[in-house]
Amino acid sequence: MSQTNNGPYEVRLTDTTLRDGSHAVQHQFTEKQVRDVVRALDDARVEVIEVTHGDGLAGSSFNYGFSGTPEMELISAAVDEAKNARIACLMLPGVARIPDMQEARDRGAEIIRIATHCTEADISIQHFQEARNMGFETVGFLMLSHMTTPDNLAKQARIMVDAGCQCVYVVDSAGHLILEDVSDRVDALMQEIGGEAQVGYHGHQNLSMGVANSVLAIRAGAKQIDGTLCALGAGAGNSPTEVLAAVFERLDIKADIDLSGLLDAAEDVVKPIITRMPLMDRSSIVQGKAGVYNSFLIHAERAQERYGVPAHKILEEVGRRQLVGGQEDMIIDVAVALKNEGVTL
Ligand SMILES: C[C@H](O)CC(=O)C(=O)O
Ligand SMILES: [Mn+2]
Repeated sequence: MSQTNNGPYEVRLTDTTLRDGSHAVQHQFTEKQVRDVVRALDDARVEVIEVTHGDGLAGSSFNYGFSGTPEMELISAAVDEAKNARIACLMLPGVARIPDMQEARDRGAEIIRIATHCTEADISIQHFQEARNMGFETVGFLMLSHMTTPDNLAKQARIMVDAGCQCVYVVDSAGHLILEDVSDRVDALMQEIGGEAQVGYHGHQNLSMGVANSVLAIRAGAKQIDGTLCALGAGAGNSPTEVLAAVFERLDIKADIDLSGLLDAAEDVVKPIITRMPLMDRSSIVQGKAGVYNSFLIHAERAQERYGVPAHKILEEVGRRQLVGGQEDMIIDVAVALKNEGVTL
């Protein structure tokens, strides 16, 4: 049962348009787009801006999709453009290596967010230790947090904090969590690590819950919240930063951001560069319902084109098989199996 703090609430917003949003533009952000978005977010007083390939440092690959511009160049451009905001990078141990973190640090990134599957925090231990030695502020990302219980999630958070992590996020990678699912998880983490580290929440919009879930996370004690402009992000997209800011103002949640600057950033800077608006459509709602990793959407759509099997059917089966991030190649396997069973468009 979740404990509700009485406030006043104060949070730090991290905008990940230039990282999670990278999924939605198939990792094709240009340096100019990165500079324009960073300038707009910085002017709106967003404190932290994440810039990396959608799957984190070194994600540019055959498996995840190649970047249009090398991410290290984008990180340098972001650092150069930001006057007050600090630049964060995401990394998944096994996809990126410690030298990749060092290069991001050398280029001026100040925050590293280290992501593992929700039951595999132990693979991040050396990365947190090294990150602290490099002078990074550290954040842990427990992805697909719905796939384990609040108590187990808290134990995983403990592993990260003991290794040097300063804030652990409940990451709703499938947009599957609803209301108390979030506050119960944040609450369990608060009880386990609350005295030593912060708790954060990263929401997706598959079931249209990103913003409401963020508010419940804050009421349960979360101090760091993620969003993206225009909800640009994997699958149905993320909690929209500009909506979070408006709701925070209504609820007196202090985030020290300029709402009208964010509205301009979303409308005038990000909207024009979106090639595909994230939607709560059949496939992404199926993902939210079945608890499927949002980054799988584009892979399932490609498999639809190649094998003539509907993407939402592929995603349903992926959910049944409980596939997790890193198993993108299994989507092909699922598509072929469904085709052999006669499932077609
Ligand atoms: C690498 C993932 O896309 C991280 C993330 O944003 C999520 O799991 O959600
Ligand atoms: Mn995400």
